Amino acid sequence: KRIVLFASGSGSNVENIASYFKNNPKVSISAVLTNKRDAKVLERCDRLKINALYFNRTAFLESDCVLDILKTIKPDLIVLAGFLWKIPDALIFHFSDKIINIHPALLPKYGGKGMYGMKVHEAIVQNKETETGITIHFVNQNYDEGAIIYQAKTTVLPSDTAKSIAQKVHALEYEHFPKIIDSLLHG
Ligand SMILES: N[C@@H]1O[C@H](COP(=O)(O)O)[C@@H](O)[C@H]1O
Repeated sequence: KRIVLFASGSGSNVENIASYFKNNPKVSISAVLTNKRDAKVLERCDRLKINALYFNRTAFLESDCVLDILKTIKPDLIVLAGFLWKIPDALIFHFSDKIINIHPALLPKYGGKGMYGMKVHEAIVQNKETETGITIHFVNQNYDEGAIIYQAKTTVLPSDTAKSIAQKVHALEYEHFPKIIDSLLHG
């Protein structure tokens, strides 16, 4: 089974997923694709010897180059792990039900354009929410609106800050995301 990962930032989920499948000869990470030339995920891929590719907005939106790369790789699953750009319709149509995303909140709340990373956790604090969590969902044409595959929750205490919530949410991601990917790959 082949996985392709997309990431725009630090890539801690990419590294966590790579280490989960490291000793599994049946699952390989064919490539990590990023839209940020200086993304920390590239350093991780270098260290982990994972094939990584950078593409810019023109290549992503005005050419088929990313689609062609994916057509060549023929991934069984495309995993968005902290990827911030909207996926073009051509990719969604060509890889329907094979693209999943992780969102650091309990969708449908705190989702949508511009709702990512610390902004989500700051909103959770602002609204005095008592719980938050993660959502793993299929990707469709609308940000964070694809069918939900899995959710996990964590309690938010009055003493929690956006930073402490981010740590709790990352812990949920590292615990559950690889297992959900594994179950999707193996039906
Ligand atoms: N979509 C969100 O972006 C963050 C990426 O973190 P990292 O994997 O780059 O460390 C994660 O919290 C994920 O839920």
